[in-house]
Amino acid sequence: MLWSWQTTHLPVLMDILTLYPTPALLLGSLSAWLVVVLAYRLFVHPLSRFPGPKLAALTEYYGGYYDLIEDGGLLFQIERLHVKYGPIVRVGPNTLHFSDPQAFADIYTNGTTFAKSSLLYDSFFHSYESSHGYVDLHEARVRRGMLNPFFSRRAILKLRYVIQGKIDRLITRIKEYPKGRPIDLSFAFRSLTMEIITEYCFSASYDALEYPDFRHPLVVVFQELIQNFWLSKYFTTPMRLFASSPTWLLLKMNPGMLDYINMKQDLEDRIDRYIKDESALEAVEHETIFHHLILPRTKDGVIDRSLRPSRRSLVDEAFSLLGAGSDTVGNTSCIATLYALSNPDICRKVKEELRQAWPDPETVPELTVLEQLPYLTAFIKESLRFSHGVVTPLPRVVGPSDTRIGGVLVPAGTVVEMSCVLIHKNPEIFKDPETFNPDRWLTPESKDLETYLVPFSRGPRMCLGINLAWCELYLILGSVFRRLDFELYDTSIEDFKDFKEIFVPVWKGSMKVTVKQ
Ligand code: HEM
Repeated sequence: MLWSWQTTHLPVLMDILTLYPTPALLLGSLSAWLVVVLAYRLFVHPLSRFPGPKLAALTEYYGGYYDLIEDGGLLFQIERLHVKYGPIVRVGPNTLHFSDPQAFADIYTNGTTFAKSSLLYDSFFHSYESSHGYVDLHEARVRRGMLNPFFSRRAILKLRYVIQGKIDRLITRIKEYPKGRPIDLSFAFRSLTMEIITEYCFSASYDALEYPDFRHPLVVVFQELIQNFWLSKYFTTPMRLFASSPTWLLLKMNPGMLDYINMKQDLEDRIDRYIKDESALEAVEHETIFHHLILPRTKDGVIDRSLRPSRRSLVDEAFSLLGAGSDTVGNTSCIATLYALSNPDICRKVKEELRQAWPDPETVPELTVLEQLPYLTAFIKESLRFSHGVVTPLPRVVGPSDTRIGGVLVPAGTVVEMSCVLIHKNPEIFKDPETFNPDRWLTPESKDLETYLVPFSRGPRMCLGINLAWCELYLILGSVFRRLDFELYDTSIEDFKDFKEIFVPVWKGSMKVTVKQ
């Protein structure tokens, strides 16, 4: 067989090489290199002993197929692979995905020295130099050190009036709605959370709550931009170039980008103003991230301008916070409202507890009072379990030395990951995981369950805004359920059974309600 190939094809190949030496040589070397790389990945690579589909071992584009062609379907394929191959699956040439809860702790919890992997985080080119974008642990730690005081409980208690002000505006707008007219809460809550972040972090408002039907172009465009996430992961450079196209071209392709471009310009102008004239910060209505980043302090509280991030990094940070803080809280608020309205018993318990603790709904709610309410707290926890936070497995690079993960020694340099969905929907941890049941958080054993509630991830790269997120959820859900009476409109739980995995869950349905007569 080999002989016949040599006699028939080899002379032809030699002719080609003689006639077109350079392209043919190039092609030949490229093919040889490719064969060597693929053979290495399959038979010699340190992960070759781990189970998984051969195609995944050969190329990253195995995942690319499910992310791009199956439209955010990789996570569901990974779930199927775990059923077939067990708790550890090789899902990429250098990537292992785990399903054992112990592995989650090993990968993410405190003490880990694992960096974020650029395989995923290069996709966030709008916020490379930010708390979320830094892959390097040290850079991230320095940035978190600067921002931590601004997201501490003390800071949030000081600025909670800013959050409540936006919630009050949402409620007023909803009360003005003509009776019987449906309200799309998927947009209303996202407009609210975007306004909260821009006001809280930058003391800026882009009037997201003022638009008809809450479809502010900024909120709409952010929803559209999320859809490009996988293109950004697999075609990072072209997408980056595309994103830096001239404004007129961006606007020609999507006129909705206008508000996004204006918002970016506004944030850049603010940053330039503060850099040029620090005293401009004194005129800002309340403390913002810029107070902490333009005038950074050492551990002893002394201002040290040498620690100030670059202009680019300041802009990146603003976009990182906007991206991290808006959709997540909006999504959890939607899921909470959907399940409460679908289950009269849950809705009644939430409302009754609120009524007793907060008799006059026209007064300002006390965060500390809401935080003490057991049922509301359990309701929020269950909503976080159902909305997941970030569903895409968050990749980390093992190092500096080989490390035991889920009981198995994994070589340094390997990318390891585990989606929180595999914990939140694990029937061995959460009985009847598909049932929305706040009561599971009210039993004597529920303290142990807390370990497995991981929507904010864990460890040194866990959510920086966790205190703000909890505060928002208490105030939003408390206010909505105390002051408004909704019923579902043309929406059911079925519409929220499936999501596309696009870093965050993007549900197939939208969440509509009407205000009860
Ligand atoms: C329900 C609400 C929220 C959920 C479920 C959530 C979840 C998460 C998760 C899972 C991560 C880790 C992402 C990763 O490793 O790539 C994260 C990181 C982060 N979150 Fe949140 N988040 C929420 C709200 C917020 C809010 C309100 C803010 C404030 C602006 C915020 C700011 C951040 C930042 C800055 C990071 C990056 C931290 C780092 O990499 O060191 N998040 N969040």
